[in-house]
Amino acid sequence: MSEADTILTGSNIVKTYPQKDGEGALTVLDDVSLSIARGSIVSVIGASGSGKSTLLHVLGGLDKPDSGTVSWNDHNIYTMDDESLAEFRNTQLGFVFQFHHLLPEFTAIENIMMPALISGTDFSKAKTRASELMEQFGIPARAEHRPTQLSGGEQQRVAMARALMNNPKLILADEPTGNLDEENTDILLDMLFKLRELENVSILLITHEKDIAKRSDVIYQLSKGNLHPF
Ligand SMILES: Nc1ncnc2c1ncn2[C@@H]1O[C@H](COP(=O)(O)OP(=O)(O)OP(=O)(O)O)[C@@H](O)[C@H]1O
Repeated sequence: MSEADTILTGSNIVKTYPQKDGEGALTVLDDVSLSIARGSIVSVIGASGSGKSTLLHVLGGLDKPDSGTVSWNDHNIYTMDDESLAEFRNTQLGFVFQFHHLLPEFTAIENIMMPALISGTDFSKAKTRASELMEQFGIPARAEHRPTQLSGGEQQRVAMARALMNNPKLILADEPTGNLDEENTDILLDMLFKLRELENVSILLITHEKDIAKRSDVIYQLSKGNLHPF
């Protein structure tokens, strides 16, 4: 794969955590390398505790690796200062987690608009984009509801719309349906997988369910600190 076809590359990533009992460090990622092709949907599967979330955090600029690099368009993101890295995450990436992390004191549409307002987008422009996303996700009637007034499925759709607010190039989704029933899981996954066409994004999906991963272009398995094609 040439650099031009690659949106994000993790190379030789090592990540350890100190252990409480002082018995040395726990090596969670042990020389992991992974490239995400532009426009592709990549899944990472693995058992609980295998390091999937850790990998997503490292690739998404949320947690610096002990060694190795994460390159975005050929630029190591961890050479940026904290402010530039935060701006990079807010404008180029969209995160969806298992729990929605919506702000309870704001309405659904305000939550969706938040990333745009943080990056200085004009209010009315942000509102128009947020309304379009709510339409796209089938929840236009929920705009003025607060998160507690929404169902679990609706909350995740709002979280997904928020992730798309700034037209990110890459969505990083960590067990986005882990907290949903079967019906809402299907609805959310259908929406997620359609985003490649609708929003022109690449997707990195973390899941422990092989059936979900099978819908992606490439599947990797994380096991004992190593990543292998599945
Ligand atoms: N901040 C931390 N400090 C110490 N250990 C951590 C920390 N974060 C994660 N770990 C440990 O690292 C390992 C990998 O955790 P991680 O959450 O990445 O796994 P996972 O594959 O996403 O698990 P799950 O599927 O259960 O969410 C686990 O053993 C976990 O206890």
